[in-house]
Amino acid sequence: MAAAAMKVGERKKKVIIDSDPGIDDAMAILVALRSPELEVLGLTTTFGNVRTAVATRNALHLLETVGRTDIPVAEGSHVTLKKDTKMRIASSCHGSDGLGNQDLPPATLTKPVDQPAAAFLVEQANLYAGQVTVVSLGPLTNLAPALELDPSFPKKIGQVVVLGGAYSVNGNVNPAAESNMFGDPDAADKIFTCGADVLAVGINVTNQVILSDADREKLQQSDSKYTRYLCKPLAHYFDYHREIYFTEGVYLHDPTALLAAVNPSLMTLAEGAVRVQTAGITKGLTLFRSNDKRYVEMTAWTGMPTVMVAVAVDAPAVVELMMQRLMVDDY
Ligand SMILES: O=c1[nH]c(=O)c2ncn([C@@H]3O[C@H](CO)[C@@H](O)[C@H]3O)c2[nH]1
Repeated sequence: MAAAAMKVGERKKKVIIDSDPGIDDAMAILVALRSPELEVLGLTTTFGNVRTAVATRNALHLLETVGRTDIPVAEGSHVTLKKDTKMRIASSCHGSDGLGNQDLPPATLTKPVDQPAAAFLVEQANLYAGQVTVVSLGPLTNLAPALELDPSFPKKIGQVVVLGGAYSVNGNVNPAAESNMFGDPDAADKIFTCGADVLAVGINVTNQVILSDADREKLQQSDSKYTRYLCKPLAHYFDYHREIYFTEGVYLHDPTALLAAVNPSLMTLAEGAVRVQTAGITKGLTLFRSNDKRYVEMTAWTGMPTVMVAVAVDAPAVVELMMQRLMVDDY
């Protein structure tokens, strides 16, 4: 199954990618830049795979490398919603620089815009009310303050596609929690319950979307500017997966979420309220309440707005689409 081709005159979907690049974040951003269905309004940065300052540096460097310095980068929060500075950084997974320990030089042409990420998100949501999709690939720390800056943000934002959560499966930080939810569970719980149109893509589906060694070989042979950029980071990501997951392939978490924004029919979705555990040994646990049972007592889910959660994915179609997009230089 491929994404439906765009028809002449059809409007591109406006997206802002909030991310912590990050190897699979970089892949997702590059796929977005190569997706004719999308107009990337900007990148906002957060912590998670790296600290926020490094995420900003990587976002600027990536855009400069592929010639897209026209896209603004707004730097996000350096602390969690609760102002915690001791956040968990997944450097074993992505390398200390987030891109496989290459220690790339900083971008020379561009710097972040003056606005912080949350203000940028609110501004764009007001400028294009109902039309902006935020693709969130890291902890949700920049989105929660947007709710305080503008209480009508949940109604003005078109959709929030969240890469995060582990629905009815173990997490990847510990058995309870997926990394982005663990990074800022307070922010995540706020976004899941704010009433915005939220589509959550968790590792219960992204762990099924695997880039094999043979796929990587094909990417390398294509030698586009996008695959050249990804070559070294991917080598690190493959090593990490071999060592940690005992697989000869890597999970395409962030590209899968990005492609859910391009073509949601790549996933099967279920609707229900999601709450995120904010403390204790299950901190970061995402719990989805499906609508197929009526609970007699009041629960923490009662009366909460519902979100859509991906429960199945057409994994081969996602891998194929991602590869198609990265292997060609430009349209
Ligand atoms: O803590 C982590 N452990 C992982 O194995 C891992 N693999 C990928 N990631 C990043 O976190 C999100 C998925 O949980 C994605 O945005 C990856 O960048 C990970 N984070």
